[in-house]
Amino acid sequence: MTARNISRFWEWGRKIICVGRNYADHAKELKNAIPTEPVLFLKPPTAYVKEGSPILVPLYTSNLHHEVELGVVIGKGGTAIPQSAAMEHVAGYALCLDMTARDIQDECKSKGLPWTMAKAFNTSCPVSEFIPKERIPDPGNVSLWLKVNDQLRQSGCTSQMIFSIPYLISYISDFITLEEGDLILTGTPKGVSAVQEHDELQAGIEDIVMMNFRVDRPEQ
Ligand SMILES: O=C([O-])CC(=O)C(=O)O
Ligand SMILES: [Mg+2]
Repeated sequence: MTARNISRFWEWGRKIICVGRNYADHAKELKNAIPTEPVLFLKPPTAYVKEGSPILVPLYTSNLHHEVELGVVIGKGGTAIPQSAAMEHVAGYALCLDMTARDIQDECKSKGLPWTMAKAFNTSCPVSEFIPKERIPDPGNVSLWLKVNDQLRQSGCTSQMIFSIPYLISYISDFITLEEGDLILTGTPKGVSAVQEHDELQAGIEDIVMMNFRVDRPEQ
């Protein structure tokens, strides 16, 4: 058997842990309170989609939103990782979209139900190529952007995060053991908006990485 390569982490079947409301400007645009502790939810590894394949709009939503986010790829697992050692557990990064069925999420929120149908469906986690750790020396200060059909919709900087990457790694690992190949989505800045079938999404991290996805409807 050939050794697994972390640069293809999305094939490993590991978990995707997502942080919500980690940017005050996005919490505000959805009229959510600024959190005092990280808001967490999960996506299954079946949510991954890579460039070349489309983002599929679930048939049950009429308001699918993009959320551009910095993803942190875990290289060394651990439980109860102290903040001071957190970055030693990072193998690299990926640019990610946390695709969200906003109408379903709103319904779940109002009923006090979990967000699974809104966040964890097939193709809800488009990811870029793997970015080795050395290429982003300061992950707490990089700019992310997203365009829909060439129009800029999101533009933010990871310096605006409420909870830092070391804090998140430490916080999460206190109760969910992190494993090599896990991905942490660190939350989205403001500017989320709806996408439609045939839209072209383009997103990037400065001049470090860029990715393109088309939106489509699943075959019925
Ligand atoms: O759906 C939301 O607003 C929460 C979330 O994922 C984020 O802030 O990135
Ligand atoms: Mg998100």
